[in-house]
Amino acid sequence: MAKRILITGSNGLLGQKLVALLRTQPEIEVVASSRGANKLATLYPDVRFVPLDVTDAAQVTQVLSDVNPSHLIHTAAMTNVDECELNRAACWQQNVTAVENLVAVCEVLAVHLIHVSTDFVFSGNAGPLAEDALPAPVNYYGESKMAAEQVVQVATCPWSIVRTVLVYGVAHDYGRTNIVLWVRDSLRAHTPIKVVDDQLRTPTLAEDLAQGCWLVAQQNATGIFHISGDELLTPYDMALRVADFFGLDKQLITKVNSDTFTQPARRPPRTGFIISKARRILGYQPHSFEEGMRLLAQQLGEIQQTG
Ligand SMILES: NC(=O)C1=CN([C@@H]2O[C@H](COP(=O)(O)OP(=O)(O)OC[C@H]3O[C@@H](n4cnc5c(N)ncnc54)[C@H](OP(=O)(O)O)[C@@H]3O)[C@@H](O)[C@H]2O)C=CC1
Ligand SMILES: Cc1cn([C@H]2C[C@H](O)[C@@H](COP(=O)(O)OP(=O)(O)O[C@H]3O[C@@H](C)C(=O)[C@@H](O)[C@H]3O)O2)c(=O)[nH]c1=O
Repeated sequence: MAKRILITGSNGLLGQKLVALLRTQPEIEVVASSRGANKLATLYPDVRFVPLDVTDAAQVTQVLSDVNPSHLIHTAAMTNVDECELNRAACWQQNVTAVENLVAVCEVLAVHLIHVSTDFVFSGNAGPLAEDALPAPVNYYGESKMAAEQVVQVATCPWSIVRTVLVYGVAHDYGRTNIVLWVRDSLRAHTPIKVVDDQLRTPTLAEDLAQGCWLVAQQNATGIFHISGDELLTPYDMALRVADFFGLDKQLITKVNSDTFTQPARRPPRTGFIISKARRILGYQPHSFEEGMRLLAQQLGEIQQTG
C-alpha cells in the first residue's frame, strides 16, 4: 500500500534530512510541517508543506484530518537542553503536551506514529545501552522525553520510538550547531576550546537517523529502536578526529571534566547505544564517524564528491 508520511519539525536538522530522503522514494508521498515558515520552500518546491504547531490541539486535529497520513514521524521538540531546564513549562508543552495531542488524533485515524526520542532518558551510569535499559533521566529535557515515551507506549495506534544520540550534520538556514561544526568552526577561528573526556556517546550522522526512521516506516516496524552511530567516543575523542579530518590545530583543544562546566542542566555521563536490534530487524547500517565527516564536508562544498 502507498504511504503518505507527515513529518513534524521539518525545519529542524532531522526534519530536513527526512524531507530530503523521503521525497526521493517513489512509493511514498511526503508532507512536511513545522511551526515556523517553510525553510525548504526554495530547495524542495515539489514538497507539500503545511504549517503546524504541535502544541495546538485543534491545529493538530485539523492538519492530520486534512493530510490523512498513513505514518507520522514526529521530530519536533524543544531540543536546547539548558533552555528546557530553565523554562520547564515551555519544555513540557513542546515535548509532552504535543505528543498527547498527536497520539489522540493518531488513535482516531489509525496513523502509525514514529516518535523520536533520546539517550537523555537514561541516567548515563551504564552505557552503551540497549532498548530494554531502564530510563532514569538526570535533567528536565530527559524527564520530558521520558514522559512523552510513556504517552506513546500506551497509545492504541501502531507506534514506534526511535531513540538517538548526539546528532551531527548540516542543514539549510539553521541556527543550532553540533559537535562537528562547533569544533571545526572554533579551531578554524583559532579559538581554544575545552572538551570533556568523561562523557561517552555514539554520535549519529543526521542522514543515518533519517534512514533509520524511514526503515521503521517502510517496514511498519513497531516498538523501540536505538538508532545511532556505532563508535563509542568521548567528545574529546570526537574533537581530535574533527581536527585531524579538517587539518586543524589540535593544540587548541584542552581536555576537561564535565564538572568544570556550569551548565544549567546535568548531562548523563555514559550513554551511547547498542544498535544490534536495528541492524538485525531493520537492516540499519550507520556510517562511521569518519564517513559522516566526509559527507558533511562534501555538503559544505569543501571536498569533492567521491563515487
Ligand atoms: N539533535 C540531537 O543531538 C538529538 C536530538 N534528539 C531528538 O531528535 C528530534 C529531532 O531533533 P533535531 O532535528 O536535532 O531538532 P531541531 O532542534 O533541529 O529541530 C526541532 C524542530 O522542531 C520544531 N518545533 C519546535 N517546537 C515546535 C512546535 N511546537 N510545533 C512544531 N514544530 C516545532 C522547530 O521548528 P521551527 O524551526 O519551525 O520552529 C525545530 O526546527 C527531537 O525529538 C530531539 O529530541 C535526540 C537525541 C539527540
Ligand atoms: C559546549 C561544549 C560541549 N561539549 C561537549 C559536551 C557534550 O557531550 C557535547 C555536546 O554538547 P551540547 O551542550 O551542545 O549538547 P547536549 O545538549 O549535551 O546534546 C544533547 O542534545 C539533546 C537534544 C539530546 O537529545 C542529546 O542526545 C544530546 O546529544 O559536547 C564540550 O566538551 N565543551 C563545550 O564547551
